[in-house]
Amino acid sequence: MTYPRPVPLIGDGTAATERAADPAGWALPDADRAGLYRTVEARRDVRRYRPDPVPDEVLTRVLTAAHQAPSVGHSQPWRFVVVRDAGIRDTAAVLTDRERLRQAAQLDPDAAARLLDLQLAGVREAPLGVVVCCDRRAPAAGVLGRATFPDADLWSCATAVQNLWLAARAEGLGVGWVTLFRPEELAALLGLPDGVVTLGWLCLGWPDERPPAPGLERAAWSRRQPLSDVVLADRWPAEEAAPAPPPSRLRSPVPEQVVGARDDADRLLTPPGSLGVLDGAVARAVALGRGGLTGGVLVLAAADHPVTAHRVSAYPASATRDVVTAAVAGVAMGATAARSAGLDLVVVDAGVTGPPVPGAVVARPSGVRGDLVTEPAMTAADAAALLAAGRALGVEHGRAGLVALGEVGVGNTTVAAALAAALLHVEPAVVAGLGSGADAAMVERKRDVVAAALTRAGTDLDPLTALAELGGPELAVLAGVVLGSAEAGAVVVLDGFATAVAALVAVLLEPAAQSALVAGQRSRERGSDAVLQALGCEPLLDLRLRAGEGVGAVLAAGLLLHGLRMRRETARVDS
Ligand SMILES: Cc1cc2ncn([C@H]3O[C@H](COP(=O)(O)O)[C@@H](O)[C@H]3O)c2cc1C
Ligand SMILES: O=C(O)c1cccnc1
Repeated sequence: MTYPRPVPLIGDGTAATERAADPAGWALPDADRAGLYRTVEARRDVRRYRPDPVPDEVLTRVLTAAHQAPSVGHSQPWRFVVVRDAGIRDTAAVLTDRERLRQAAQLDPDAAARLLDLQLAGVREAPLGVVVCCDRRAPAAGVLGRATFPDADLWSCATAVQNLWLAARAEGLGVGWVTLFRPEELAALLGLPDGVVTLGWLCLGWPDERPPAPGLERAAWSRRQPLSDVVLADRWPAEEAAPAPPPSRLRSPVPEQVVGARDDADRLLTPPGSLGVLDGAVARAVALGRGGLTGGVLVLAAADHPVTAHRVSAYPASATRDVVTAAVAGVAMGATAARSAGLDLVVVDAGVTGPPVPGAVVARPSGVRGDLVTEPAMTAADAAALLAAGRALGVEHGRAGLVALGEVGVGNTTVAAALAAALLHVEPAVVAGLGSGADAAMVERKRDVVAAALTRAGTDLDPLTALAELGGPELAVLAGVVLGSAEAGAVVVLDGFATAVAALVAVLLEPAAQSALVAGQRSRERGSDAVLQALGCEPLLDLRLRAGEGVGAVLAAGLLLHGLRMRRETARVDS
C-alpha cells in the first residue's frame, strides 16, 4: 500500500514529484516577469532631480526592497543612513566636487574635459541621500561564508543597493550612485564608527531627466559590451589560463541521476534527510545506480617503507608481513571485519619486504625504493605502473559495486603525511600524527622527516610526481583502485588517513572520482580532517579508530549497506 504524503505544515510544501513534473513551475506569472526585465533594462543612473519630496510610504517600500537583498550568512550587514538635512547634503556635495576636480587633474586633458562635462551633481539637489553603510565589526570568521570571502559582506550591501535601485525605478524614482568621495571624508561627515564603511551616496528623488540610455554611454565614455564578451564557457580562455589539466576519462553521475536519487528520497515516509550524513552516502550510491547493493569487496593493499630506517614507527617493519599473512589467512582484523560485514577480501602485495606473500595479488615496484629524505619513494615508472595496476583492480572489483579501501604498511602514516603535506601545501605538523602508537619524540621525528622530504622533493609537485617522490607503493595502488572503481561506477568507501590521501591523489588526477567517494570514518590520525576536508567528504563514523587494514571502511560500508536496505524497503508516499 502507499501512504498519503505528510505535507509539512511549515517550509516547502512541494513534493519531488511535483517539481520533477514541472521544473520551471517556480516561475512568476508572465506579466510579473516582463515587468522585472523591463525594470532591469530601464534602470538608469540619474543625476538631475526635482525638488518635490518623496512620500514616506514610497521610501519605505524602496528601503524594504533593499533590506530583502541576499546577504552572506544572512548577516544583513547593511545600514541605510537616510540624509534629509540640507546642510549635510551641501557638505557632501562639496566633497564630491573637490574629488571630481582631483580626479580630473589625473586624467589626460580630453578625458578630463569629458569628466567635467558630465553632470555629476544630484547630491545637493536630490531631496534624499541614502548612504549605504556596511557594518564590518563582526569578525569575518563568525559569519557563514565570510571566512573564505572576507569581502562578501560588502557584496551583500551592493546587492541591497541594486534592489533599492530597481524598486526605485519601478516607482518612477531616480537613483544616482555617487562614489566620487574619499570614503574617510564621507564617514567622518556622518559620524560612522570605526569598522563601519560606506559604499557611497545614493541620490534619491523624482528625476528631472528620463534617460533612455546610460549617461556614460551617451557621452561616449564607454559602451555596453556584448554579452558574448562577458560570458565564458567553463574556464578562462586558454591564452591567459594555466595549462589545462590532463583530460579525465571519468565522469560524475549525470545530474538526472543525482536528482532522481533525491526525488526518490523525497518520497520516503520520513522527513527529508532524516538519516543525516548516512543519507548523503546513500544518495551517492543511488546516484551511481548502486541502490541495490548488498555486498562488495575490501581491497587491502600492503607495502613496506624504507623511511622506517628513520625510526618513525612504533613497530618493527616485520609486522607488515605478519599482518598481510594473517589477512590472507582471514584472521587479520581487516579480514575479520570484511567477513563479518559480508564483504569479499582482496589482498594486494604492493611491496612487502621479502618474497611475494602467498595468496596475495602481486603488484610490486620493480625499481629502487627510497627513504623520502634522501631518495624518492619509488621511480616515476613504478608509480605510474602501480597506479595502472590499481586501476585495473578497481575496474575488476568495482563491478561488485562497493569497494572498501584498506592498507597495511609499517611506517605508512609518515609516507601519507609527506604526501598530504605536499599535495595540500600544509606544514608537516598538521599531518604528522601518532600512527600505530608513536610517542611525542617519535611524532617530532616524523615531522622532521616529512619536512626534510619536502625540502628535498619540493612542494610544487603534480600528483603523480608527488606519489613517486613522497608516496608509497600501496598508496599508488589504492589511488589506482579509486580511479578504476569510479570508472566501474562503484562506491568507494575510504578508511583512515592513508587511504584518504590515496583518494586525494586520485581526485587530483581525475576530479570526477570524487563523486564515487564515501568517507568511512574520521580517523584518530592527525591530518585526517585536513585530507577529508580537501576531499570535500564528511565522514560517516567518528570512533577514534586507528586500526588501519580497512577496518573503518568496512564498518562504514556495513552501515551504508544498512542504509541502502532501509532506502529500498521503507514505504513510499503517494504523489
Ligand atoms: C600489528 C599491527 C597491525 C596493523 N594494522 C594496521 N596497522 C596500521 O599501522 C601502520 C601505520 O602506522 P605507522 O606509520 O605508525 O607504522 C599501518 O600498517 C597501518 O595499517 C597496523 C600496525 C601494526 C603494528
Ligand atoms: O587512520 C588510520 O587509518 C591509521 C592510523 C594509525 C595507524 N594506521 C592507520
